[in-house]
Amino acid sequence: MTKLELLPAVDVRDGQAVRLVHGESGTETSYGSPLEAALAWQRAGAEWLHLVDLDAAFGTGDNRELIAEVTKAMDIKVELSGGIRDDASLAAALATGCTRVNLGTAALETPEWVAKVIAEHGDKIAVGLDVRGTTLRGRGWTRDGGDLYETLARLDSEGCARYVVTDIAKDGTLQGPNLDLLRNVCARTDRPVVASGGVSSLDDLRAIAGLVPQGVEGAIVGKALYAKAFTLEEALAAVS
Ligand SMILES: O=C(O)c1ccccc1N[C@@H]1O[C@H](COP(=O)(O)O)[C@@H](O)[C@H]1O
Repeated sequence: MTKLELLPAVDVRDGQAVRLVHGESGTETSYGSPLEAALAWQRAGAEWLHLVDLDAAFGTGDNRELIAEVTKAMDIKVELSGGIRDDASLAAALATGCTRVNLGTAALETPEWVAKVIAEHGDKIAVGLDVRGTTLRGRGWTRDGGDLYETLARLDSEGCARYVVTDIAKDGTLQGPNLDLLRNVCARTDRPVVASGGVSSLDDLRAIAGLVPQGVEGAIVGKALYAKAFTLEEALAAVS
């Protein structure tokens, strides 16, 4: 059986690796140097890094140079997120050598542009479906952006290669993933899904791995690793 990919997360705010609760600005816990965190996940055996520019996502500036430095230092695949909303920010993101980018707000606010870049860049583009219930949220998860399943159908029809599905209510809470949401999304698309939000234990990862046959390809792990609920080595062994 295909194994679940694990994507340890490094979210960057004001030059520091941080974790948020429910993605809310002001709830940051700081974990120091983003480069050191990323190198630690790479040394532990990660095949992917999920790297987020939170300032760009919130519209409070950006960490573009640092994000490029971290991406270039990696020998592993990198998924870049946060503030990629137009030609300039997409070009800067792709120029880092990342494996793919993850678009959030743009998919809600500038759908024509997103359709264009999906057509141009294929599987280098993923779309982040960040939801409260079944309502999408953009602009640092502060604004409603439409219905999850209507947007999913539109993006599918435009050829979107992959979705990163985040339950905002679970994100950063260590309360376990929303397996029903993942099942429901997988039932409505044949594209691979990366699960995000709530992972708290190796059993959570095993539960997500149980959805690989339905279309879940990977899981982003953040707070649980930083809080040392388990090690990345243990997580990789649990899903291999
Ligand atoms: O990852 C987070 O904790 C997070 C919190 C608040 C906003 C965004 C967050 N993360 C990533 O940013 C993209 C969205 O960025 P944008 O809307 O394209 O600028 C989202 O998909 C998450 O991957």
